[in-house]
This record gives sequence, C-alpha cells and structure tokens, in this order.
Amino acid sequence: MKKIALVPAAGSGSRMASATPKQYLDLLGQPLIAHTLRALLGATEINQVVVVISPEDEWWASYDWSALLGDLSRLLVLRVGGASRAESVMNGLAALDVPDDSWVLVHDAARPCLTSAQVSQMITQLEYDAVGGILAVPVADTLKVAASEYDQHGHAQIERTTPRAGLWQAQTPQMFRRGELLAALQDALPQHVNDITDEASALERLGKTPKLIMGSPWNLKVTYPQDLQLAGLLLKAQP
Ligand SMILES: Nc1ccn([C@@H]2O[C@H](COP(=O)(O)OP(=O)(O)OP(=O)(O)O)[C@@H](O)[C@H]2O)c(=O)n1
Ligand SMILES: C[C@](O)(CO)[C@H](O)COP(=O)(O)O
Repeated sequence: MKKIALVPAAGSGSRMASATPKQYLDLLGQPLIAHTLRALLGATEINQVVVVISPEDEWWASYDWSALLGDLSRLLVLRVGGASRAESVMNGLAALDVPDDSWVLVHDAARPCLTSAQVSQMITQLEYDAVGGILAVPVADTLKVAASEYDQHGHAQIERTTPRAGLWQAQTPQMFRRGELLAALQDALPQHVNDITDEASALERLGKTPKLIMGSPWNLKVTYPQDLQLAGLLLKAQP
C-alpha cells in the first residue's frame, strides 16, 4: 500500500503580514518548508512527498533543494495550487498517479515542527484503519466566544464561555485514502469551499468518523508573525 505525503504549500500567508509567503520565510537559516519536508522525508514509510505550490510561485526555484534535503528521488513538486487550501489539496490529489487505495498524509507546509517519529507512529496506528484520521490535541484552555472581531489593539469582548469538554484542536498530517478523500473534496467544494478547512471535515460531511490521534502541542501551525520565533525555539529543543 503506497503512502504519499501531500504538502499544500500554495498559500500567500496573509496573516503573517509578509511579502514572502510564510513557507519560504527564514527559519534557523533555511526556508520554513525545508524543515517540514525533512520531517516527512525522514519517515521511511513514506514512498513520496508531493509539494503543491502555486502556478505563480516564484520562490521554489531559487533554492538548492538537494543541498537542503539530500536525496530528492522521493520529492515531487506540482504547480497546481488553488484559491483555497482545500482546492490545492484536491488539485494535488487529482494530479497524483497512484492507486485510489493509497494512503495520503496531507500535511501543512506551515507546520515545520512535526517529527519523522510522529509520522511513523501515525502510520502504524492508522494503516489498517477503515477510514483514517488526524493528529490533534485536546483543548487545554477555557474557551470564550467573542462578541465582536478584535480591534486594532487586539482587544475584543467576551460574549460567553463555551464548554471545552470533548473539544480537540485539529492538526496535520491528516491521513486518508486517496480516492475517498479526492471524491469527498470534489463533492464538497463546489458548495462548501469555505467550510472545508481540513481534510477530515470533507469526510465527516459524508458521515465518516475519522480517528483522533494524540499529537503534540509542539506541532504548531506558523500562522502569525510571533509563531515563527516559537517554531525556531521548538525546533532547537527537538532531540
Ligand atoms: N490556497 C492555498 C492556501 C493555503 N495553502 C496551504 O495550506 C497550509 C495552511 O494554510 P494557512 O496556514 O491558512 O496558510 P495561508 O493561506 O498561506 O495563510 P493565510 O490564511 O494567513 O493567508 C499552508 O501550508 C498553505 O501554504 C495552500 O496550499 N493553498
Ligand atoms: C488543516 C488545519 O491545519 C487543521 O487545523 C487548519 O484547518 C488549516 O487552517 P488554515 O486557516 O488553512 O491555516
């Protein structure tokens, strides 16, 4: 059974307030995505790592990826990124020349602190599962619903507290069969493109119940400027 890592890397990083898309921002002297790809390539169970970049991407070609990552025989770059993360994933899945029962682990380029061991453990836990699943962490903080958007000072007002029992924060990788995930995205996106913010939600929409696999709070998504420094500290702290 093939195991493919698919890395959506066609975003513009608007929340990073940077002219450079965040997947190419410097992180410990390398483009952020290099750390992500190294973690995926380091999991020997992964047959191929497929990076989905924008057709207009002007950054990828400026790096010496063999110097950064070594053997590139398992790396494939597809310029099929779309207008949303879900569309980029769908386009990447459609372009893959693999059997429909192949496992695809979709992992955000923006999550550079994943470890190869976490990838291998996830595969061990899910490769005989009927549906697949995702890395996630239980919510540890009290959750508030804001009465409005936050202002220029980052302030808002509490409308109410919402119960956190049973709530998990979804991460990536999200591991599903290629044919099932592609069909679920193709079914959902024409009407629900903004509701499908991860792969699991497309499967849930069809009544599937993906597994929640305990992840690490260190597997953060670099979204805002302050996340970049934190990602560097976490990577330095990794054994
Ligand atoms: N059209 C898009 C949008 C996002 N992504 C990817 O999906 C991952 C998670 O998305 P997000 O953190 O939202 O990245 P951006 O869309 O770049 O960020 P923002 O929403 O702040 O613009 C990132 O690796 C990003 O490159 C993608 O492949 N195609
Ligand atoms: C897929 C994801 O990382 C799971 O938490 C998240 O939904 C991506 O959200 P983004 O707004 O596209 O970064």
